[in-house]
Amino acid sequence: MAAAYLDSNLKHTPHSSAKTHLGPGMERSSGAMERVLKVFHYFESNSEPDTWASIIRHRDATYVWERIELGRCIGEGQFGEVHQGVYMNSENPVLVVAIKTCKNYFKQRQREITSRSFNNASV
Ligand SMILES: Nc1ncnc2c1ncn2[C@@H]1O[C@H](COP(=O)(O)OP(=O)(O)OP(=O)(O)O)[C@@H](O)[C@H]1O
Repeated sequence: MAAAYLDSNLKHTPHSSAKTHLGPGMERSSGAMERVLKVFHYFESNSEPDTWASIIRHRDATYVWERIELGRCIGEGQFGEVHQGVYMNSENPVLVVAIKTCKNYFKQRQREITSRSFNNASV
């Protein structure tokens, strides 16, 4: 996929007052949201070469972040899973989107937890 949108280095903290509209198969847990990397328009097929890389753009990434609900896994790419989901905004309350997530999220978390336990044990 072409350009990155949600930078994994940015701190995307779900807003505590964000409304939750969970539908079937949707989740809004901090763990799920942390591994979102990019948000795309959802397409049934990639009939055009760049179709799947059509990115949801907004001037403030956090604004987008707070309005995403992660749904079922619809595919897997080189770097991570792709989930279907919804993006809610004032113009189009329920826009179906494709959400690219980081494959190594759980491995990274496991490494962090393991090294934290190790450091604590050696104090
Ligand atoms: N915008 C989208 N709409 C619908 N399905 C998508 C979309 N983007 C990806 N998918 C699904 O996810 C799968 C993996 O897509 P992805 O683009 O991540 O794979 P990739 O070509 O290996 O890309 P990359 O090398 O960036 O990981 C696709 O085969 C498709 O089934």
